[in-house]
Amino acid sequence: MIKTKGLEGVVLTDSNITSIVGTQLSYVGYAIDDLVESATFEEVIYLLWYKRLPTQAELTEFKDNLFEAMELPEEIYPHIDYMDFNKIHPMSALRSIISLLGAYDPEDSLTHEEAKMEKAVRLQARILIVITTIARIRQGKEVLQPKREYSYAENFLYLLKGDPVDPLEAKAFDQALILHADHELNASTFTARVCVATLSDLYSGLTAAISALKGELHGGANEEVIKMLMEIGEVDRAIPYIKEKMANKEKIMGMGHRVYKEGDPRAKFLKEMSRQLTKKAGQEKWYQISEIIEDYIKNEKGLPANVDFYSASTYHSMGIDHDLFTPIFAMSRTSGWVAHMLEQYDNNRLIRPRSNYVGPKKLDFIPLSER
Ligand SMILES: CC(=O)SCCNC(=O)CCNC(=O)[C@H](O)C(C)(C)COP(=O)(O)OP(=O)(O)OC[C@H]1O[C@@H](n2cnc3c(N)ncnc32)[C@H](O)[C@@H]1OP(=O)(O)O
Ligand SMILES: O=C([O-])CC(=O)C(=O)O
Repeated sequence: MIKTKGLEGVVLTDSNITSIVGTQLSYVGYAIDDLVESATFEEVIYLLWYKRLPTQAELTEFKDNLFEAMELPEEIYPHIDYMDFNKIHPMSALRSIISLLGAYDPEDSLTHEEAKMEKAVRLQARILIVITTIARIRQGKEVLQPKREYSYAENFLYLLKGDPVDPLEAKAFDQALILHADHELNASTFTARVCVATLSDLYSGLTAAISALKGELHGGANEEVIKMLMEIGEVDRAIPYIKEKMANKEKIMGMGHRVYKEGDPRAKFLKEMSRQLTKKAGQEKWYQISEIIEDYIKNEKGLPANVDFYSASTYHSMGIDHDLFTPIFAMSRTSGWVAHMLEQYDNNRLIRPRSNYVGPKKLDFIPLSER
């Protein structure tokens, strides 16, 4: 038996979705740099699902379908009313509501291609509504209705914060969604694929994926990064703080990566966004503290900043609540999770590795009364 801790270096499957070669990341053959510069998140979702870029007419129809699906079924509201969003972390609420939404969406989609794609659109549209609804309800604010003329990114910012939607923020947010859209067989995507490889449904796969993303070694790291920045507070405290963490053998969140040892190609874009948006908000210190940490950890440990590092100060400078950072990651990654689940269905085999038993053997059974 081949054994590798954390499945490091193990190749599970062929895939037509995302390629990582060194520090080169591409979706369906298109370099991430080009997509960030020139595409929109909606085009990227289409690319990941249909394996080609849409024509203008296809994109218009796709955006329309997404917009039409930006609502929750009536049955979900009693559940939402029951939840106290001031006490539940939004990532837990999101996981539970996505699971509930699955209970109210017909289970016929596995065999019908069109029904499967409609369900995929509903997932991508509804997750945006779920996150913004949670955010508005707990702020005691009116839940707003999405606007047809807005992009996915604009609708998210609008439903979260109301009008006007700032164009620089909307552009940066759209780019952040593109950067987080897919990443090959990361832990949550692997989880989604394991789930649907049993022929379970898309909502179950998404619920499983959200559960895996939530952990701080994965998507949950972005919230931990902003907590760290807030704890540091001032530029001159950054180095002593990090030195103490390292002396205590604590990990520095947002640094390091299982695959990228030379640098995460997404980080440079998020770094630039952070620089621009923190400046615009008059909050440059969060960028400055981040840069000091990045340089220090790179020099001391040789570890690069990952995608979660600069997204933290970027979202903070947009005035987004810190505990929404990981749900936003989930919203973007839904596009990739769905692509992977569809690919898994198309060429499925149950995923079932082995474990190497190392516990005690051949014990004599002791009856309960004698223990
Ligand atoms: C979207 C994403 O999921 S990106 C990743 C988000 N997660 C984080 O930012 C959490 C912080 N980073 C980490 O925990 C890790 O770098 C991971 C989980 C991302 C990758 O982990 P792995 O590939 O399993 O590396 P592993 O945890 O084995 O670390 C290897 C060595 O580097 C050290 N190391 C790795 N990351 C860090 C870090 N962030 N801070 C300090 N030390 C680190 C480990 O302590 C270990 O050192 P050792 O060999 O002396 O024991
Ligand atoms: O690929 C990984 O292991 C984690 C990651 O960066 C992501 O999911 O975006």
